[in-house]
Amino acid sequence: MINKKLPLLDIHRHLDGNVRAQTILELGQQFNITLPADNVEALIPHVQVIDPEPDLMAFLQKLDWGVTVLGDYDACRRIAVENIEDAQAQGLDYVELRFSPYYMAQSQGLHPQGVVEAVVDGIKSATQGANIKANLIGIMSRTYGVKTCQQELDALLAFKNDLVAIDLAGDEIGFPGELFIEQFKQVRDAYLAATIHAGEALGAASIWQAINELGASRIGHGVKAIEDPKLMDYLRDNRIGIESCLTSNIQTSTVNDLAKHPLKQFLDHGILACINTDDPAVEGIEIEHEYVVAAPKAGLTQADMQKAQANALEIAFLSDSDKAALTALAAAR
Ligand SMILES: O=c1[nH]cnc2c1ncn2[C@@H]1O[C@H](CO)[C@@H](O)[C@H]1O
Ligand SMILES: [Zn+2]
Repeated sequence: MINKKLPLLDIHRHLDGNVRAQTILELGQQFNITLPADNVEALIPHVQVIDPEPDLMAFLQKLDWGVTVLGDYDACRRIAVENIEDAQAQGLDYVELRFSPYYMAQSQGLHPQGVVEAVVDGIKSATQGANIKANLIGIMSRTYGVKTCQQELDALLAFKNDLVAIDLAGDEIGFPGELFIEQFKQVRDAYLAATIHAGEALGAASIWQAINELGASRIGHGVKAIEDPKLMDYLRDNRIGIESCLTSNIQTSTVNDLAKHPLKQFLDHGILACINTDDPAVEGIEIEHEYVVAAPKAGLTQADMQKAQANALEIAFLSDSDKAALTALAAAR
């Protein structure tokens, strides 16, 4: 269960993996883009994972319709605003929303920098005066290769003051972290943090690489850390957080049974691991489901969940005073 007296955070949540089916329909109509269905019910199997997919890449295809319908910058702004509305409706106090401007731009020939501008603007206006706080993480979609990622990074760094970190997502096997050392030097030079999808499709070596060569201070998924006791100690001792995403790991077939998910062992080991959604609309879940249904199936006790909830705040890309403010706000309700 969620402890309402603690701030509720989701710090691994893809904005472009969380486009409402209804919005996909409406944008498809608006831009005359032929969709595989003309009503929400029939569209769902095309934009949502129903049964586990055979692997990560099959899972990621389900995100495609959500960005195919982004026909102009207003559409990008709209999905940013709706992401805040949805997070707020879930009772989230703070979210770190991540997005890949090239992925959002490519289908309809938009410019990645215009996409970043639209997303930043949408998030700013939607959070103004709202009882939710949000920060943005820029993604380089590794699946498009190094050259495109450099262009994507350039677009993101043009708005570096509106971002808290840069991530690397997509095809971990086909485009391993070794290829992106130069890009993460630029991330460090821009004083941005790095959180990297690692140890999801590849093994523990990919996590070591993300930390040692890319400067990751947090790891997305990190499932395979469990295979390396030295890495488990290193993550704990250096307070490198793990952003776990339980249902996502089942749907990508990274883990075949929640009872075997390593999150419980991460927590028992003292690693700063937390519970997140990943791509809520594509997975057909929300943060509450992860706490109420998925976490107990993964063997977490109420105390474990509370620890995970506190860990999210601990590793969030926020100042100490922002963290204290969130804590005070939750304690008072
Ligand atoms: O679970 C995941 N693992 C790896 N990459 C992901 C995952 N979910 C989404 N993306 C990737 O993130 C970008 C959009 O934000 C896209 O590159 C998408 O493929
Ligand atoms: Zn992710």
